[in-house]
Amino acid sequence: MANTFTTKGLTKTYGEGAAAVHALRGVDLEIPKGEIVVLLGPSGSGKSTLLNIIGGLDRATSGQALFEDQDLTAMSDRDLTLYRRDHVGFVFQFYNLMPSLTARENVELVTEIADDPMDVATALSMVGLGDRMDHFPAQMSGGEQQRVAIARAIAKNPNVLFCDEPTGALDSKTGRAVLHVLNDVNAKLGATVLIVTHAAATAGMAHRVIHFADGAIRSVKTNAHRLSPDEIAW
Ligand SMILES: Nc1ncnc2c1ncn2[C@@H]1O[C@H](COP(=O)(O)OP(=O)(O)OP(=O)(O)O)[C@@H](O)[C@H]1O
Repeated sequence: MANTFTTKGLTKTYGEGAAAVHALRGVDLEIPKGEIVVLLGPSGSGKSTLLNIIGGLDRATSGQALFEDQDLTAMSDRDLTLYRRDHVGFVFQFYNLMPSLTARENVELVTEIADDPMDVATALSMVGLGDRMDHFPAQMSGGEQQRVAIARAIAKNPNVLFCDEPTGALDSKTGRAVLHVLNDVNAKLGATVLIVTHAAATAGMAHRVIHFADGAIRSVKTNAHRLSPDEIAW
């Protein structure tokens, strides 16, 4: 099957000389289309740096990062912006919703500029919030706010969903509900889902688990049997 992402010898160095930080030290990676991939590793091992580069938010120092057959490392800034706008959804730990807008309006921020968006009501129904569309973020729980953030990310029909600690601020019950939604998005929309997390047990629901250490991949494992979010220890 085709890969959503392929990287070859990807490096990222911040700063220069004695102060240089080698955040990525030559990463060769394949992320097949339609998989849920969980990226684990200690703080500072380079996970967010990798996510930022393949998400089109930052540039590599050397090496190649392909999205399908397009070379992100060779793209102009404008093409990277179009790549993010048309293909990529982001979900962060702290939701980043606009507090003065309702759930519906938060999702509309994306559907108004996307190329081929979903209906707003469809996106919010997919995350189980079809009946809360006119609520403001302050009227919703953390898990509900995260589900609005996921609805916003999927409403553009992205090829790939990047999730940086998506359950980091949630208790086990709401965290599991959010993982169910990510499972659904993967199964129903076919989107490749990349989750960066310190919650190692989340790896149980992945098709593929990548362990990062010191700016490089230490291991890649595929799960013969994937767990349901309900079976994950918290
Ligand atoms: N903008 C920056 N300028 C300088 N150094 C940076 C910058 N961003 C990250 N780094 C450094 O690069 C290394 C990798 O950081 P990165 O954020 O990718 O790690 P991480 O695995 O995502 O960590 P965490 O799990 O804590 O989020 C760290 O040593 C970090 O201090």
